[in-house]
Amino acid sequence: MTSVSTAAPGSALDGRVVRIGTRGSLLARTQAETVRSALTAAGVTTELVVVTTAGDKSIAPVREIGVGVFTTALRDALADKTIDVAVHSYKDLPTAEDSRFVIAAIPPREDARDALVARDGLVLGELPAGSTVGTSAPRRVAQLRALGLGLDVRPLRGNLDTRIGKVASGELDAVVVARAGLARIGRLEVVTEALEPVQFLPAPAQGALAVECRGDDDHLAAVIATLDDEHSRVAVVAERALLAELEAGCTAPVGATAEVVESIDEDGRIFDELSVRGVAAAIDGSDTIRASAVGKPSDADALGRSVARELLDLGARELVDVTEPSTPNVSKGESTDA
Ligand SMILES: NCc1[nH]cc(CCC(=O)O)c1CC(=O)O
Repeated sequence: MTSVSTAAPGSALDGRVVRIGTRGSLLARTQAETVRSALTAAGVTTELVVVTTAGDKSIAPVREIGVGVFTTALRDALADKTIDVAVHSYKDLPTAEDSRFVIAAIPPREDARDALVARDGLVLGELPAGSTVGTSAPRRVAQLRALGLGLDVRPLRGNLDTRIGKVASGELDAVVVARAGLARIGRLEVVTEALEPVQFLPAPAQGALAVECRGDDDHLAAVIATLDDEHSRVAVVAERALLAELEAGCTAPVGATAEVVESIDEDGRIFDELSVRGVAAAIDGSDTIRASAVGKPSDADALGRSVARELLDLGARELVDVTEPSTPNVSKGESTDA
């Protein structure tokens, strides 16, 4: 009988207990659990460690708390070795890279679209003028106003359950949240419309997770890398490059979505193409600038940047740089606790 090695990838970690850090919200813990089960399946022993971030402690607008409100405390815990892995919602990570860490995996992404959760099963086009729609993310505020439906956009923070609860309670007519978040916590039934990118673009990297570890933790990084999904990574790279080229953060009224799609050449051969779309919108809804491109998945970063440069050529700079601290309705930041 020949012996076949069945060693799981995680056996390289030799009995080490890997501590997975997560925020305490239901969504964050659910996301961390999916990473945990994947690592368990790879033969790794893990435990979850809940880390409280600035964004969890304060209900102040994200603009006031600052960049990295949901991620800095996790990164600090990673750096001081309280945890070994941090699971982030990718869109919450600042665009500046942190050389202490590596994003060892981007697991298969959820549907990136935003979702409308409205009273009485209504879709956007059915909401009468004057309807109240809760969201604080400038990107969502701007795109909602740009629809010209006369919606009354109201500031909104709190975890997903709290936010969708304001529709159930009748406090708001609707809210806009990430569909991925609802999918992960098993609440997709409340979605009344998935907002199509043709009229409403999601945040760059929305629906994707970043599984991060210390840059020198090679064995662990190699095991985590088995969770990586190539198409998800390529799309996220393009979207984040677009955002970086605009010198905008997760706080700017900028949306982007990228997707690997199958194409067919003249000889009938199927190949992968990367499609990238971006938008910059004025906070007051008076202007939206869109651009798009298709190219090779291997050029994801350059493609994202070229779409950003086209947006800039079309005048996106002044829309992206807008700060409007005098308007209580508007906060800089996705401003949405998960
Ligand atoms: N802190 C905001 C945040 N970060 C990640 C998600 C949802 C999940 C995702 O986009 O991956 C949300 C909530 C929302 O945008 O409604």
